[in-house]
Amino acid sequence: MVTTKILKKSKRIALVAHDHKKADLVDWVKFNEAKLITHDLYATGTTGKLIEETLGVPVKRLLSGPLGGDQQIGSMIAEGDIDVMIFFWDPMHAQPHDSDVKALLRVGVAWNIPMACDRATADFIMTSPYMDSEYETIIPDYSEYLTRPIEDEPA
Ligand SMILES: O=C(CO)COP(=O)(O)O
Repeated sequence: MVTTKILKKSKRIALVAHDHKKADLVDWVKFNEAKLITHDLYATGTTGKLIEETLGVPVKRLLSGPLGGDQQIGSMIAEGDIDVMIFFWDPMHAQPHDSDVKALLRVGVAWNIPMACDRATADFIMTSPYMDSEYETIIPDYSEYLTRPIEDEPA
């Protein structure tokens, strides 16, 4: 059986950018200001500060990415508390918290979250009619995984 849930008209959007991508994200945020301010915005610490300064609206700021912020957003995705993620990660510079970045991207896919990692995809997402209407999203079914037999399990 397919399980779905309705994403409300107003979405909970997580915004994240690595240092060399922050200017890009700020530029994109300015371009999309009118639409973005109709949604609830979340961000990792430093990205969130820049977005608040840019838009002049409150952003729910988590810890800075390398200090646990990526993991906090990942946890919110797993709990169903984030609807969309815009994550401009840096393909040209190694990150000290690479494992956290990878985990965040993985959990976004694991929970079927619309995710943009570059500006073009972010534009496609922002102009989707689903951004300002309700959307019935499929919650992936992990019941088989959760009920898998574990070898050497005590009888
Ligand atoms: O490192 C980040 C994402 O991996 C972003 O964190 P900041 O927004 O705190 O710079």
